[in-house]
Amino acid sequence: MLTVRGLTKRYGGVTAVDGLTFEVRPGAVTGFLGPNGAGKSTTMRVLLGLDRPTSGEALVNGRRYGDLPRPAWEVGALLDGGAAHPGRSAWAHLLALARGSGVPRRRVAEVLEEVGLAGVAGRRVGGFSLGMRQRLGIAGALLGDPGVLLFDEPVNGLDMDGVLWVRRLVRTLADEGRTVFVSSHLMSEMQLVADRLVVVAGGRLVADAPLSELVAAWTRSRVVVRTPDPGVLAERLRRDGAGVEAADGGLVVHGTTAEAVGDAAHRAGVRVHGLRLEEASLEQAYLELTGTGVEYAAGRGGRDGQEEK
Ligand SMILES: Nc1ncnc2c1ncn2[C@@H]1O[C@H](COP(=O)(O)OP(=O)(O)OP(=O)(O)O)[C@@H](O)[C@H]1O
Repeated sequence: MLTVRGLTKRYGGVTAVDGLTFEVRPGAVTGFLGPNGAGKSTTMRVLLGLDRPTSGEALVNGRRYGDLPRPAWEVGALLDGGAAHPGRSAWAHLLALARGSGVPRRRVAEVLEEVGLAGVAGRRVGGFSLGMRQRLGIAGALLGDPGVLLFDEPVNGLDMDGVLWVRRLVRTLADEGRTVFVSSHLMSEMQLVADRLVVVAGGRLVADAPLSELVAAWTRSRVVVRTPDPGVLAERLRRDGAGVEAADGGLVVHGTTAEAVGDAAHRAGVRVHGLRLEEASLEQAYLELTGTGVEYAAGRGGRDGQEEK
């Protein structure tokens, strides 16, 4: 469980995180989505005790990281896949990590197996591909078999195999009942891995909801119908409560389905020459929302309003 409450972090004149409040619960993959510079890494660093909040708090299982009695057993993180010493073997790197955090030595072989690096355990990390380094970083996060996992942009720069592997891994970890918090700047990626999304822009909260709710709220679809009798059909559709605009050779209908438009045409005795559903992408809605994230938040009462959520 992660708890972020009224978190603000300033670096000199830069406000990286601005009054952020949200919770991340176990048993699900929670996506932490926002454009570059939105404050995702900063929030994760504060959660992991690597940075101090300017105000507010960020807790792991109800405590500040520094107050956790055995942090490696409670929380693991992938922040920078390339952080291992290039001259060390994967095995030596993980053994050093295990020693530093009091994790039993046998876990090294187990996590190497788990991330698929057992066969290259003796090779120097300097010769590893980005995907292998990312796996090694994840192995480090899993060493203490923690119930909470934070992954910062884990699929960045990976090839398709690596991406698929990370997607499966985060799902498995969540299915095991762990708290899994994964950041990304890509809505398309989050759509495939997350159950819930915490969306940030400019250091502020834009949305915090199940993915399905955001899809329903943000995906705007419209039906385009071609008909030689647009006037009659438009009247029928308006009576049914749909929004209708005239378009070249037909109508654009909002707030309904293609089936409903077809049925309405049938009831009105209108000939239909073409009928198609056009869906605005979720990605587009996300870009618009985060592009104006600050104004959106301010419009709902700003920081105070968010903290009450
Ligand atoms: N140590 C630092 N010193 C000064 N400014 C910083 C520092 N760390 C982050 N920032 C600034 O804080 C803001 C948020 O950065 P952060 O890295 O948290 O965003 P992010 O959402 O993780 O984006 P990215 O995916 O690009 O890392 C940015 O404007 C960044 O330049």
